[in-house]
Amino acid sequence: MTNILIPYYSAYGHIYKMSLSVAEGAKSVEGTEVKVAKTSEFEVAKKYLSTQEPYVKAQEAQADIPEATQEDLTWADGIIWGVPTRFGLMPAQMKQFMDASGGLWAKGALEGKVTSVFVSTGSVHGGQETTAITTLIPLLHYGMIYVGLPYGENPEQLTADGIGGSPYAATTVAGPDGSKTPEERELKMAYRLGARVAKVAKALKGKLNQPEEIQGSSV
Ligand SMILES: Cc1cc2nc3c(=O)[nH]c(=O)nc-3n(C[C@H](O)[C@H](O)[C@H](O)COP(=O)(O)O)c2cc1C
Repeated sequence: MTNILIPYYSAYGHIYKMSLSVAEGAKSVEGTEVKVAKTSEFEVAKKYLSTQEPYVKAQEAQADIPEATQEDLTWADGIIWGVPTRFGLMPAQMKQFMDASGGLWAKGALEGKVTSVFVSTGSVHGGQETTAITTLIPLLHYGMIYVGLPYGENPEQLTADGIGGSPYAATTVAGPDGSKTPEERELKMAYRLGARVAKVAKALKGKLNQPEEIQGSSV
């Protein structure tokens, strides 16, 4: 089996919806097992966001999704991170999850695993590319192998419409008030990203130089 992990954070549900298409795409590759898992929420965020109806509804919809663990990172052969933009970067909830993986990083436990990112922004120019590219930096520190979203497979990108889609990551535009939901073209690209990462992870599994003692070890 090839194991694909999709860890994500989603305050208002856009990245959650994208994660389901990424998961479907990964599952379309034979012999793939997929786990979708959310990062834990900050108490301070709960305190201030739980007065907002869209946040409360989106969290209810994700109630059954398990929280991502460090053991999940070890389990995975491929990891596709779901990151809504916060000031042009990944949210602190995701960064905290990554920062907790120092022990795995020090052992090289993520080296050689395949990876990619999917992104949501409020506006078209609010950080679609910067969020993907800055998220790439810790992924390179991990030693992961980044898979992009090529134009050839994703002709939907070649548009001047205000939708997501870039060679760096599958993306969606939520709208400045968050009222847009991921549309068909964005979901198609998310699906193809999931399939592409799963195919590369399957092709590379067992072929890279990952120390045996790391495989399957806990944090
Ligand atoms: C604190 C904060 C900062 C944000 N910063 C940006 C930003 O820099 N650019 C942008 O386009 N949208 C920004 N947004 C909008 C979010 O990216 C948008 O709500 C998110 O993509 C929706 O995804 P979700 O429903 O999965 O949470 C910000 C939202 C919040 C709450």
